[in-house]
Amino acid sequence: MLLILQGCDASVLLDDSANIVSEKNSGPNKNSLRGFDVVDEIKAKLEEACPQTVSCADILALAARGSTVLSGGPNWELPLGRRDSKTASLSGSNNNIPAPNSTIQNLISLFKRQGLNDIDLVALSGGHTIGVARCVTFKQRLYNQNGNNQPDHTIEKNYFLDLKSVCPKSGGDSNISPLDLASPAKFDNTYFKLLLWGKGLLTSDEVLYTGEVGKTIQLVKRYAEDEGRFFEHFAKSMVNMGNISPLTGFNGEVRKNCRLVN
Ligand code: HEM
Ligand SMILES: [Ca+2]
Repeated sequence: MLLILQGCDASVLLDDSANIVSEKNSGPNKNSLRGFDVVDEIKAKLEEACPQTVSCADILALAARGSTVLSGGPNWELPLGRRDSKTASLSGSNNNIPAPNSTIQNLISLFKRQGLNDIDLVALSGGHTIGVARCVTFKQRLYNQNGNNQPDHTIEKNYFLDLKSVCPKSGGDSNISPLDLASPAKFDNTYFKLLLWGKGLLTSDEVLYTGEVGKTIQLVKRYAEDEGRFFEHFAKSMVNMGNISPLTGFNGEVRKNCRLVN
């Protein structure tokens, strides 16, 4: 997953170099982020057709929209013209990305810090309608949720047994499980239906429904029964997230290679 820290400026794409300490090696990102080769391929084609015009930050925003549409989700008008950062922040990447064992209060306050509200939080969490997570990101829930060697009691019983077989108490940290077990490759609202049944994979998923914040509970229910409303809010919230402090005008640059400052 990819949240924005300095702003929507593709800082995460920079590799280690003389002046850059790469965000790719932060706790939340290491062994997790993938697809950098796809960004390289897109960038190479763009540079060939039209040098130094489309930023890496815009490529990421366009790829997020394109992959949403291709997997069955909504389309939206996407403001472009972001520029790329000349810096990265390892400490920002370590401190500002919400952890998978976040409480509902953690999630609300981290999103708020970026100017995103409860609707953005719940709608954007619906991005977990696609893809997988590693055992290490949900193991705590299965064996020791609160430091008392007990599992998270909000996990549905059969789902709990399935997860334990994928994710043993010791080892298997990189075994993967779908975030939306019903349709991991289709952009739809089954993620929210599963939350109602105690079948959310991460603590940060399930607490949207069990976390005792009225607003997020209502939103989960609403999106579970009305896919159109989820699509509408997801589209709006993706624009909101993509507008977090972008670099524009003479700030930043358009990188030639997404891995390197020019
Ligand atoms: C609400 C806070 C969020 C938390 C705590 C969170 C956490 C996570 C974690 C732990 C993983 C698995 C990473 C791994 O095992 O290496 C993941 C995967 C993923 N996340 Fe998030 N995420 C959040 C928000 C988002 C948002 C806003 C989006 C997009 C709109 C998103 C989209 C995804 C996708 C698509 C995957 C699967 C990636 C893959 O299959 O490679 N997440 N997330
Ligand atoms: Ca799905």
